[in-house]
Amino acid sequence: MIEVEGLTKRFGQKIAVDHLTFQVRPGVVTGFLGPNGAGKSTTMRMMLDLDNPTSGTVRIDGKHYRELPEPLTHMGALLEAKAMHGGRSAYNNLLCLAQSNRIPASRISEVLDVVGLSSVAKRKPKGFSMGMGQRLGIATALLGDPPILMFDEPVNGLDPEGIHWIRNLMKSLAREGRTIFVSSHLMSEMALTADHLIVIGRGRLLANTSMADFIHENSRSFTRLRSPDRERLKDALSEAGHTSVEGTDGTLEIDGAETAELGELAARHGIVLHELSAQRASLEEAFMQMTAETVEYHAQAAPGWESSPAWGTNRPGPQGGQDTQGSRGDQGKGA
Ligand SMILES: Nc1ncnc2c1ncn2[C@@H]1O[C@H](COP(=O)(O)OP(=O)(O)OP(=O)(O)O)[C@@H](O)[C@H]1O
Repeated sequence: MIEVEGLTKRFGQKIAVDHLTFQVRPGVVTGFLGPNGAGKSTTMRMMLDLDNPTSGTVRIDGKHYRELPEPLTHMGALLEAKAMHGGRSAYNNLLCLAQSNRIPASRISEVLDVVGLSSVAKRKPKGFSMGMGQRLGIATALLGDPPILMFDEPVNGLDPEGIHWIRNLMKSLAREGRTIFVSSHLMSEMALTADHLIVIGRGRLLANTSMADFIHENSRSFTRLRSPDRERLKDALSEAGHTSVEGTDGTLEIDGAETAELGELAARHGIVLHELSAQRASLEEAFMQMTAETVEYHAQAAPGWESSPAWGTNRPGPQGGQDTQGSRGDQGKGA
């Protein structure tokens, strides 16, 4: 378990991390989200004792990182900035770390196998592609077979197969009872991977909740109905006490009703439906809704472009209805 208590970091006048308190528990993947500059990397660096907190503490299974005798066997980490020796082979990079952490050398070929780099073990990382470098970083994190793993933007530079692989790796590591803490800006990926979320904005804690509750509490879900007999459908809905809102393309949107109930209502009135679909908002929409006020760096919309409907309106955008964040039920947790 990782326990963060009152964690604060100032850089001069700038408060990068502001009295953060939360725990990262074993057995689940915990996602760490926040807009650019929210303080995620600084928090992760403090967890690894790479930055000193201005105040507050981080405990790794009850200890400060620097008190851990062989740290790689307690907590493995992939940080954005890689600390590999470019002139040494991948194998030798891992060997140095293994030796300083009393990890048997036999573990090196195991982790190179896991990340798919066995065939390039003798090559130097300076010639590696971004994805290969990322895989080597993941091998480093796994080297000590640690119960706690932290990944900062792990899918950076990975191709779709690599993204799928790291997603499943993190889930299976969590299923083994390990503590998995992962940051990513890719909301669709996070939605498929994380069970729990810690969300920060301007260094402060905004949410510490399950993925399902986060989406539910920060977005709108509704049912979309499309019918060639729209006016009659509207009347039937209104008679039954449902308020319909005009959607795009002549659809009707109804909040707060079960999809099945609305389908049965239409059937009772003999009204043909061309669409009856539950519209669930995506994690991305929920995230943008929650963090809108804490975003520091806004891009200007290009002329002629409309900003995303999620900004400020709290309703799913064109893709939201298709559950682009990946309905966790549909995609299958064990995928
Ligand atoms: N060494 C430093 N000196 C001064 N300011 C810093 C330093 N490191 C981070 N900051 C500032 O602290 C704030 C938090 O930065 P941090 O990199 O932790 O955010 P982040 O959430 O990881 O951002 P991103 O999503 O863009 O990676 C930012 O305003 C950043 O400019």
